[in-house]
Amino acid sequence: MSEECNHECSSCGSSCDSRTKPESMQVAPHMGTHVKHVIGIVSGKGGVGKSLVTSLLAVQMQRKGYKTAILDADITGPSIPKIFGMTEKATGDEHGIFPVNTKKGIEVMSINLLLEDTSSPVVWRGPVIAGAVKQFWTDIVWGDIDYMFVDMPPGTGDVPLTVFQSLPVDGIFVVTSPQELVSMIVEKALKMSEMMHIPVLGLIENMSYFECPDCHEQHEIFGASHVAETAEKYQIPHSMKLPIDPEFAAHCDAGDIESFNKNYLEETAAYLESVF
Ligand SMILES: Nc1ncnc2c1ncn2[C@@H]1O[C@H](COP(=O)(O)OP(=O)(O)OP(=O)(O)O)[C@@H](O)[C@H]1O
Repeated sequence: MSEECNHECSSCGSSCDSRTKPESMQVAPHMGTHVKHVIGIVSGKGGVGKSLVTSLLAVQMQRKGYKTAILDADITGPSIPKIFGMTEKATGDEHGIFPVNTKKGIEVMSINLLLEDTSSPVVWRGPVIAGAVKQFWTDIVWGDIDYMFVDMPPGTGDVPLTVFQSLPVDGIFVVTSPQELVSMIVEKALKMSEMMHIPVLGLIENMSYFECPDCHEQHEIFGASHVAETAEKYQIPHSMKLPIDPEFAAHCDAGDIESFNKNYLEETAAYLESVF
């Protein structure tokens, strides 16, 4: 940037630092909120296990002693309250709305903690949904949080864009399935984060293999894993493979993911701790 810069960009070079830096559209959180790190969990398409990974990461960091929260930004398909077995509704006072605690004390906000009838679909247009997610940041009294995990809706639509622009996202984890990794969908998600200047912290391949409970041989049910080569191609510093484990589904259905005691994401949690 030249010393004579008058911030009138039309008269200057396109490579100017000031001109190329995106203008911040971040919004301030509620005055009762102090979050140290915001981590997004994204996927190219639905049903690959994004909410499960969000929950496992939050549980793992909570076990390490950090104050952890989940902002469920998946307004039309909110699964976090169910995975944690939460039935209590959120309450508020004149200062704002309070998140609801899971059994082990992870703070959660989700549309399903606000709606009376959780079986009715949320039939809202994109900007209204994105506005609600923004309010989960501006109107919720989160308190002091070390790690906030944002469970994004799948794809690269309105909500991920709003979260990337409005919240101080430190980085994202991309959740994929072995089939999805060979497609261009995941590349779209990776390129979106690049465009938004948000670092991809890790790539998590879910349903990567099934380990036979008898002989312990690992079978790649959905095809060969491509997670390591994709991570290398995009210079993503961390990658991880999660197996198909029927206990996941059982714990999610029973709403007690916090008592699931296989620490598959221990390495990912240690990596996250080392980055921030
Ligand atoms: N590795 C796995 N092994 C067994 N079951 C799994 C595994 N991963 C996810 N599931 C099950 O698949 C279902 C979908 O998972 P989840 O809700 O996390 O997906 P999602 O990507 O968040 O979906 P959506 O995009 O619809 O929100 C859940 O019932 C979950 O228990």
